[in-house]
Amino acid sequence: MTYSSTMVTQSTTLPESKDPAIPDSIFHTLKEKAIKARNLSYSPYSKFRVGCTILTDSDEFIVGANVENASYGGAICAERTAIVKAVTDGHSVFKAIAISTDLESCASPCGICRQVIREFSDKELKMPIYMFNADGSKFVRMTVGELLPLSFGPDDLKSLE
Ligand SMILES: O=c1ccn([C@H]2C[C@H](O)[C@@H](CO)O2)c(=O)[nH]1
Ligand SMILES: [Zn+2]
Repeated sequence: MTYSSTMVTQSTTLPESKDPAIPDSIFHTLKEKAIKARNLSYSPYSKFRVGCTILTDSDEFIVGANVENASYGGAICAERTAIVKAVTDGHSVFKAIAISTDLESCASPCGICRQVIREFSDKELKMPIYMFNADGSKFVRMTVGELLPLSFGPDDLKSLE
């Protein structure tokens, strides 16, 4: 089998199943809001729509989508759009993040987003990231620590103090 670059191969894809680690209703909302948020994408250049939902530590849902620019390097991913919205609304610890693209397979966050997600994760880096395909029939679940091993974080800056 040939894998496309956007397919995640290191983790189990669980078709049509829920995550026992979080309540069904929360899982469902994370998924549905990430799928719906793709409609908010401004992606005339890549035509690659991404939606994201963040579950904050106070159980609020905040959504985002990718926002591109004629100067291509100015593109902001869905994950960072949602994170910036959440943080500037006063939420800086997250419980879970979900993303969804138009692909049949599950795509994973880019390197920059992994680092930014890591900043607002729990100290143990156990926060789950759910990667849904287009219709939500498949997802991959990985923790921040799994997606970004040996990461650099806020505590590393403290070692010089
Ligand atoms: O995890 C990802 C990967 C890509 N993109 C966006 C950036 C750009 O707008 C488009 C193509 O890379 O998809 C995201 O929003 N999230
Ligand atoms: Zn990104």
